[in-house]
Amino acid sequence: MLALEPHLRALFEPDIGANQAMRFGNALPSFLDPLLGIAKALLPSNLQSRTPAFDQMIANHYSPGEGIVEHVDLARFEDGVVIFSFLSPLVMDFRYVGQASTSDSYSRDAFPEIENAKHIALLLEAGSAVCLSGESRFNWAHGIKETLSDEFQGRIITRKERISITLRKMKPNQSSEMNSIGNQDNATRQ
Ligand SMILES: O=C(O)CCC(=O)C(=O)O
Ligand SMILES: [Fe+2]
Repeated sequence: MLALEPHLRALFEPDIGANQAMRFGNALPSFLDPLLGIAKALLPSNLQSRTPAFDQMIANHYSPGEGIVEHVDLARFEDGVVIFSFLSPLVMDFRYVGQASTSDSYSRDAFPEIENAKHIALLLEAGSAVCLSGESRFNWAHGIKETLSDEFQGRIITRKERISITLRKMKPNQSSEMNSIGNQDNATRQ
């Protein structure tokens, strides 16, 4: 982590709201190489042989109190999404949405039944990686509440700064997003 941290920090300018960075294809920075190896090993066996294993990175910076709206990752991404967490822990919420996610939707409004759905809270520790595949990729939404502290199994966990790196693979013929923004982009998370 010590070796990674400066590379991770260089992706963002949180003071001016630049809390998200994307890299595509052959622009994946070389500091990701160790993470790519770990991520590949986490893929289920039916996805192990794909090459490259991942061709898109999205990095997110969270200051205390920030989150990400519950969503299912866009259909343009293949199965097998790996999320690495750094700096500090927080809770990620998973909510069952069944088949509701087949559209290319990214918002809570797309899942009107979401409030009553099965819910699982997962503590994402700093230095951990989680692989979403199959049901967890397609039939469960994931998100992070906007709160200054999480309650997890009876413990209160105060939010600190967190950085995540998510690795995904684009479906074939889905390079239009990449073409429209080039092979890298820095932005404010929606
Ligand atoms: O930051 C995270 O842990 C999750 C990010 C995420 O779900 C996404 O960018 O689609
Ligand atoms: Fe996501």
